[in-house]
Amino acid sequence: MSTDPVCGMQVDERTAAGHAEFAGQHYHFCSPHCLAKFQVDPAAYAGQPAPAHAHHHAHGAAHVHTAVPAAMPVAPPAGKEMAKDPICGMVVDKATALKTERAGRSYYFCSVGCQRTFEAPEAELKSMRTRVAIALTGVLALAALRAGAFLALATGATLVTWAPIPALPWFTWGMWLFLLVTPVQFIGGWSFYTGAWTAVRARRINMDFLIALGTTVAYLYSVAVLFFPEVLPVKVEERDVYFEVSAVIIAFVLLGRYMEELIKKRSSAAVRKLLDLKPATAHVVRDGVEMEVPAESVMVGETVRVRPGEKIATDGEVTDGRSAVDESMLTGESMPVDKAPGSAVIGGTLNRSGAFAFRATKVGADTALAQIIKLVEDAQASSAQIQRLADRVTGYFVPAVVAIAVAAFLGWWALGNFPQGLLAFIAVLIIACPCALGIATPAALMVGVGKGAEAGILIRGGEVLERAEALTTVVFDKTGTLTRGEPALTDLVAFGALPEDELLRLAAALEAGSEHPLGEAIVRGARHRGIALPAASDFVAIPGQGVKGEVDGHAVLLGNRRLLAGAGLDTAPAEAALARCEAEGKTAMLVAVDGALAGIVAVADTLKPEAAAAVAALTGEGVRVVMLTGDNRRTADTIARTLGISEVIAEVLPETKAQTIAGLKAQGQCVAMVGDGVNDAPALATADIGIAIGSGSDVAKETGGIILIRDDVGDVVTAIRLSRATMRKIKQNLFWAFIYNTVGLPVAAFGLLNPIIAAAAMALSSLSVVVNSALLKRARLGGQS
Ligand SMILES: Nc1ncnc2c1ncn2[C@@H]1O[C@H](COP(=O)(O)OP(=O)(O)OP(=O)(O)O)[C@@H](O)[C@H]1O
Ligand SMILES: [Cu+]
Repeated sequence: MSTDPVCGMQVDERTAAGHAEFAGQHYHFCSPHCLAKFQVDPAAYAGQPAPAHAHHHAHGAAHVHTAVPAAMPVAPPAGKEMAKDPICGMVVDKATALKTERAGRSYYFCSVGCQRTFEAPEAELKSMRTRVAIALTGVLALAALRAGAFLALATGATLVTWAPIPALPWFTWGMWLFLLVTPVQFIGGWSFYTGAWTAVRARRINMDFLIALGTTVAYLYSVAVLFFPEVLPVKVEERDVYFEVSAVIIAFVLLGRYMEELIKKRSSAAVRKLLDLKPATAHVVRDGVEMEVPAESVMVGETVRVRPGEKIATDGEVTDGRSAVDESMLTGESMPVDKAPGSAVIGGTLNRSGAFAFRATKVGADTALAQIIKLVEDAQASSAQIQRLADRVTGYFVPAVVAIAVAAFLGWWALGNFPQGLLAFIAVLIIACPCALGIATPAALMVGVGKGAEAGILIRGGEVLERAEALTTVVFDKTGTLTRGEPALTDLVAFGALPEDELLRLAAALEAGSEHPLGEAIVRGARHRGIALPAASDFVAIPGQGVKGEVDGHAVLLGNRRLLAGAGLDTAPAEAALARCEAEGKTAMLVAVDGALAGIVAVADTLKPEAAAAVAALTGEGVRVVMLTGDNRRTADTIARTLGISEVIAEVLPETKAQTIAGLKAQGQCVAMVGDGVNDAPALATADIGIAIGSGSDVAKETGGIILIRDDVGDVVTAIRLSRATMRKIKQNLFWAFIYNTVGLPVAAFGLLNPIIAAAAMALSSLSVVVNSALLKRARLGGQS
């Protein structure tokens, strides 16, 4: 055996994951991670600075021969890379932490316990159950014994008056207790000792330490009373044993943890459910032959066949066949979605009735499912500012508690009451244990974020929640967010000599090169009327204004007033027609041909059916709703009125949308911006909360703090309500976690709190935190269609 120089673990030279040579010394590593860290800076880990004879080796660098495959990515150099333990939420150093690979992602753990819980939650739960059972049996037997003992004592006392029986030394009351409690202390309490040891080694004091210290003191004192009472500074008549104190405390805490675990297991279901969505196998067509392969081995570009009732292996695009796919597991959308050639399919969703083939476009960690899992996990592991504050308080709190405990003990002893001091010492340690504080935020986040994920609402973590709580204004982008973003041609008005059809032909030919929804609408409109489109040249798109170019030798200009005014054209003759269209909520665009105003083309977009209800719900929550658009004021006002929005910011250029948001923020508003992320990404990023809507399978690209997978405005309301509800839970949890400690601590210090009650209070505080969080699952948020 030799020692891994990075993490200090014992490794077998033959089975080590990597080897390196540095300064003539051989080193062996527990993991590729440790090896990689070593390679970056061998001298730092080799114990002493590189010895003088290191120059034998080229430039003193490490010679490395490694068992790691060459393709294995090497951990980035320098700086500690930290990760969060997904089970307990502790921050661990990636290089030294225990690690498990699952679904192409690495997970890091603080302890074997957490790792086991992650890998096999049921097994860990079972071992916990056994430990609780042992501890509880002890406690129950103890209670029975006490009752029995009193009874026996009473009987004995009566008997003694007639015929005294000499008491057997091995069957004193204390001895019985000793025999019963010892297994509780060391078997039931084993996890506290190991936990305390880990914490002490890391120079921290945690709850395991407090419990281990408290119960051990009670136990050892009792042992001393029982076996060598003469060493104790206690009067003979005060020599009581406190075995049951330690046994009951351990039993309570274990019971509390067991129930916590039970509830947590059910709550962390969101991520497990997502992981379970990954199908095992896929039918891939390779070299013209269909074969069944593990789903992970599908490569980008390969064709995959999907049968009815089968899960879709990875993200892709349908090439052949038709079907309806159930995407509810990812989007929360209960209706199956129709798929035809060209449609995108998402890995992990369920094919219903038809059969089809698709071409894989994304695999492994790039897939929507993998991204969603990552987002949900990161969010659940993130901690809000408020929890960081609580953590900092705990950092001072725990050492202070130990000091108070010692002071209480010394105080009572000085007053001549040693046993009372002992009980106060134990009670203070136990009541002050901050276990509930540590889980206050993670427990609520786990439930809140998980609940969101099930409805297709991805929240990027604690900070987003905090801001959602302070939210005052929600800004909606108009096109594609409040409207469907698929406008249709409605009006054609010709002013000059050109007939309407010719006007449309020129306009559409020009727009054929545009990707703007308005342009697409005009092209669709022309195709619909069977107009053949000539090719355009010199096409230029002017963002927020329109397009220009040359068609059939004519210079064509198409766009809003600003565009034509910029070209020195008078738009006054068109004003009446424009105003009429705009009053109807249509977007009217001016067409100029060869430098003369030729006519107008108007399109109208349909409103999303749920938009008005969503606006009403937000207004009802006391949130200011603003519509932001590049469209002209009159059109925007008409649409806003239909939706019940009173505030409109219109005629904004795409590049100034972000500035507009910044302006609102400068007014002291906490702003959420809702957009489809197409031309409003900078605005989404500028807002306090960016809400990207309708992301479907493109979760990866999104910059939003909240990502809505479905294209449903109602989800905006749900997301905000969920964020606020989660934040409320976090605050309530912190209250529940703190109240027992704050109230109990002084009482305990003055020796007025029985350590057993302290233990019960602590178990209760953790439990109330977990149960309170779990209740969030049932919260009704409405706004969901
Ligand atoms: N390709 C185009 N063809 C014709 N007009 C255009 C084109 N692009 C922009 N315009 C004109 O510029 C205006 C502003 O366009 P912009 O893309 O900024 O916003 P929008 O798509 O109308 O709305 P929103 O800001 O809600 O997304 C449009 O209303 C239109 O009058
Ligand atoms: Cu605790």
